[in-house]
Amino acid sequence: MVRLQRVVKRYGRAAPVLAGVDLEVPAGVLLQVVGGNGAGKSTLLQILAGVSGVSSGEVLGRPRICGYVPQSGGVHRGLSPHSYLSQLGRIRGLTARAARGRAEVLLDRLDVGTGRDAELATASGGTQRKAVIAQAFLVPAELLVLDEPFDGLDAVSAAVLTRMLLQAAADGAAVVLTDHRGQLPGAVVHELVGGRLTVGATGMVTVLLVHGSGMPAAEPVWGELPGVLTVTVTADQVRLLVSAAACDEVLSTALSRGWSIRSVNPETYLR
Ligand SMILES: Nc1ncnc2c1ncn2[C@@H]1O[C@H](COP(=O)(O)OP(=O)(O)OP(=O)(O)O)[C@@H](O)[C@H]1O
Repeated sequence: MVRLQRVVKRYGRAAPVLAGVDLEVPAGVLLQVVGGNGAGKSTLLQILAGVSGVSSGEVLGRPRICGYVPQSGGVHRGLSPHSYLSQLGRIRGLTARAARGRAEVLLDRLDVGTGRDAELATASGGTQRKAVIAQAFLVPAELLVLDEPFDGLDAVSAAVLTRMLLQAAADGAAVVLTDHRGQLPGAVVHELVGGRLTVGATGMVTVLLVHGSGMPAAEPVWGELPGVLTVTVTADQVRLLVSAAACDEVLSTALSRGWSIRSVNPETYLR
């Protein structure tokens, strides 16, 4: 688990961009940081990834292997996607053969076809972006930090990347990302406001519903209710992960169908 304690970051004499951030990102969690332009999201991610230092406070538990996708740049323009990934794979400790193989797998997965042997300088923006994304997945990382990774990706590649992120979290990685398109399915959302992290209106809550005194009148298709992200049904109870903004509506639907509310808990990894 990577942890930030009272992290302050200031650039020069300006007011701090991060003004005392406390955050825990446990293994297996997909955490999305949101906030307006200039709120400090990239700064926070750079600190988590270890490419920027703190002005004060502490970063604890950063694992040895961290995959990082910066908001922009990051490619060696003189290399092809394949040689760029093969060389970074070697730096990550893979044998030459394993690095080449891993590069092939990632380029296939992200659908980098004919351009994989041409210089990145001449590649499309989307292909350059895919190369930078792929390098973060060369070896299994305990921490993945991705700053607007979906920028420049077509819809199909964006769906592939979403699956890769969910799989990485399911495999036990702590995943932190920004995505200005909106909330990523399954992500826990925290908002940077005034240099501090809050669980905003975009946060998630877990709702536990049980059968009321009689049998519920009807079982809605829970997954189709607006704002419901995950549904777990057991013998006589239902657990829903719901966006906070949609929580009232989901609860009112459940009550009107004869369900009883056992608990409603914010999903938060803030301290
Ligand atoms: N290297 C730097 N030197 C000086 N100021 C910086 C530096 N990096 C960021 N800043 C300033 O810190 C503030 C936060 O920037 P940051 O890029 O972290 O925000 P952001 O939330 O990622 O913004 P955006 O959504 O526009 O990408 C901005 O005012 C920015 O100008």
